[in-house]
Parts: sequence; structure tokens; C-alpha cells
Amino acid sequence: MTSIINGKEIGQEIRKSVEEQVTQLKNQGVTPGLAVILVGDNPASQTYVRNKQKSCEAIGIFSELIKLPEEVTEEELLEQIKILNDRHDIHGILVQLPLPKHINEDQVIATISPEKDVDGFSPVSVGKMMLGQETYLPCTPFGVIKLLEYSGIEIAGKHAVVVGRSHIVGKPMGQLLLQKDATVTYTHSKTPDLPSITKQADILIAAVGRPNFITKEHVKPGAVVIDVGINRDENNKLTGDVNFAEVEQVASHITPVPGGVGPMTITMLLYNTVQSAQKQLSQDKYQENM
Ligand SMILES: Nc1nc(=O)c2c([nH]1)NC[C@@H]1CN(c3ccc(C(=O)N[C@@H](CCC(=O)O)C(=O)O)cc3)C=[N+]21
Repeated sequence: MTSIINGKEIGQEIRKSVEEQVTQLKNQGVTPGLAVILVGDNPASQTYVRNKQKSCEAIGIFSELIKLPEEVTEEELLEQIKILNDRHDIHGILVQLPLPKHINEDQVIATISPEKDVDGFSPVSVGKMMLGQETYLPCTPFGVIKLLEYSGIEIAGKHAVVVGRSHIVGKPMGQLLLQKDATVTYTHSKTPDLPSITKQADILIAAVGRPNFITKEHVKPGAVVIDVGINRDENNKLTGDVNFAEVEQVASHITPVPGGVGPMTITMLLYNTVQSAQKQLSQDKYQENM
């Protein structure tokens, strides 16, 4: 029997405990705050951002949306980030990606204060993650680790194969699995004979960005298959990177799209934001006692 991993349910469970932490913070006079910067009016980005705001509000996190026009200059965007870096009521800053082409994404991300980088995308956060130091972990790979753990799937000693090497999913995903003592193989668009490698995976992570790319020919019977894909078809319907109907027949565990990794990404964003508020509170207390 194939087990379908329910990301919505696991996400809800984690959100409950995050909500309790929000209540405790509020009792101490702190409301966690997340600022989201949205540039332009890409419909998909607008949906995601709305989703993030609703999720914040549902558990008592203050969320502020800063909408900037498509033509905004990089300088103006950096200025906005610096204002948010200095604001005491904002604990997390998220700049919705992708950004318009005239803006240097690396520069923008590097300007977010590492203390408020709840996406875990900044060079400081990425460096700390690589070194296994305490930091904000990128929400999607972090959410995948939580999905595996909540589903009782052992990671240590397993062969994990990651398909895709993006900065925000593939690369950090492999790194986090490695930290959990998996043996990790990275594959990507230039990998020859992909199925011969993915077929060796005990845990297969699909983060390619191509609908239904992973078929049953890629999967070893009994493997755990995690679908990070969020592709939209011409009718705006969401499809993963995994051919679910096919792969469901061979996998031991599989995540659906929607309802798999997506809700976990937002859950870990809430989690990171609350962590940031807790850290700021304990620093403020420390300074009061100096
Ligand atoms: N700075 C930044 N941080 C991000 O974390 C970030 C980003 N930019 N740009 C875009 C991607 C995409 N992303 C998703 C989050 C949640 C769902 C999600 O909740 N999906 C639901 C369905 C939502 C729907 O139906 O539209 C699900 O899979 O069940 C999807 C995608 C975060 N991203």
C-alpha cells in the first residue's frame, strides 16, 4: 500500500505549535511581524503572497505587504529593504521571487539583514547552513525534512537523489539530507541517463520544474518520492514534477501536488518568523539587564 504524505495535515500540526509560541510572545508584549515585498503584478506571485498573508493572520503573526511597481529601480527596492531591516516590529523580510530582469536578485537578497532572512536565501544564511551552524533554513527544503520526519521515514543511511540544483530548492535540499546522514546524489538537466541514477534512490526529490517529468521508469519500487514541483498548466491547474498516477503504483510514500510540499513551505516560513521574534525578544531582555 502506498502512503500519500499529507502536507496540509502535517503543516497544520506544526502551525498549531507555532501559534502557541505566538501567543506566548504576545503575552510578553511582542507580536511577530513579517514583511513581504512584491514587485510587479505577476498573478502567480500575487496568489502566493496572499496565501502567505492569510497564513500569518490565521495564527496571529502581523503581516505587511509592500507592493512596488514593475518599473521600480533596484535602488528604491534596496532602500525599502533597509527601512525594514531597521524596523523593530518586523522580524522577517521576504522578497517574493522572481524579480523583474532589470533588478539584480543577488544584490537584493544580500541586502536583507541575516537576522531577518526568514527565507534563508542570503549568503550568510546559506554559508551557515553549509557549516551546520544555527540559522534560518530555506523553507521548502526545511519543510521536506519535516515531512519525512513526521511520516516516520528514516533518512540516515539512505540514498537520496535530488533532481534539480536551484539555489532555493535543489542545492539546499541535498545539503540538509546530507546533514541528516543520507548519502546524496545531485542530478540535473545535464545528467546522462537520469533514470539509471534516480532508480537507485531510496528517497527521490523531484525539483526540476517540468510537469510530470518523473515517471515510473525513474523510480525504484518502494522508494519515497517527494514532489517539489509547482507547475501551472494552461488552465492554471497545479501539477507537480512527478507523474502521480504512475509513480503512485511503485512508491512506498509519495507527496501530492497540491497538498504536499507547498503547505509545508509556508509553515516553515511562519516557523522561522516566530524564531526570529523569539531571538529578538531574548536579545532585548539581555540588553535591558546590561
Ligand atoms: N522569496 C520567496 N520565497 C518563497 O518561498 C517563494 C518565492 N519567493 N517565490 C515563489 C515560490 C513558490 N512558493 C510556494 C509556496 C507555497 C505554495 C503552496 O502553498 N502551494 C499549495 C497550493 C497553492 C495553490 O493552489 O496555488 C499546495 O501545493 O498545496 C506554493 C509555492 C514559495 N516561493
